[in-house]
Amino acid sequence: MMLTLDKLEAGYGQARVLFGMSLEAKAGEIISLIGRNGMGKSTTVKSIMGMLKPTGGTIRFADTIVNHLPPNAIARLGIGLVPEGRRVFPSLSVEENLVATSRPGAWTLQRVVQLFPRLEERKRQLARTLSGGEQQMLAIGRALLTNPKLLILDEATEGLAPIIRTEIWRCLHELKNVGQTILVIDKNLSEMATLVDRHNIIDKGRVVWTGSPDELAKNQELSHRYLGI
Ligand SMILES: Nc1ncnc2c1ncn2[C@@H]1O[C@H](COP(=O)(O)OP(=O)(O)OP(=O)(O)O)[C@@H](O)[C@H]1O
Repeated sequence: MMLTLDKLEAGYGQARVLFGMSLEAKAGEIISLIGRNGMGKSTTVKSIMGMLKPTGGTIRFADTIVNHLPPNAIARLGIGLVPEGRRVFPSLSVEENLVATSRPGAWTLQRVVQLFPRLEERKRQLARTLSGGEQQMLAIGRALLTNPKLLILDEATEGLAPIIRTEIWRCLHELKNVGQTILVIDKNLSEMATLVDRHNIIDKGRVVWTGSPDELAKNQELSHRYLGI
């Protein structure tokens, strides 16, 4: 297993958010984390990345328990995050953003700009002058250039123009074809239907259902109860 969360407990001060959150991702698999607002998706991501220390349970990445490692050590083990709200370095150029955290591997600057030709055209531009969608592509490109074993996308298509969203979904399909392991958090079930191998529904801080997009599509009661659709 590449990533295993086992009965994870986490929260903010007195406010507990995760209550026995368990989740698994095999190498090469694309899994989702879906659920209503405030159920603990971003809190799960923050815990995996070491930005929030769990109060119970374990997070295992490959053979290492990472619960108590700092964020930079977790990133170095091979987890790349595209955070909510596309945080790029505003006063660095596109190219500087891409190489700032890069590590050697299959993903090179050349391959990333092939994936997102817009970034090639804007290589010397400061990141703060990019549109929101372009900044999102930059955030994905930067995460890929760390050559992560596991890529995590937290609401990567949220608030973007339709044409940019389409481009990002196309990119994720290309990543699927090359066997990238991905944990994707998104609200767009129809786009995810052809992308993810397994959905995980989170409710009140724990996974209450896991299954394929087909199984989810057949189970309206489940969507109604946990996703409000
Ligand atoms: N820094 C924080 N301090 C205190 N409470 C927080 C903090 N961040 C999140 N929370 C609370 O934790 C709960 C879970 O939030 P989380 O961001 O994990 O939800 P989510 O499932 O990602 O939802 P969304 O889709 O709205 O981002 C919410 O009740 C939220 O208000």
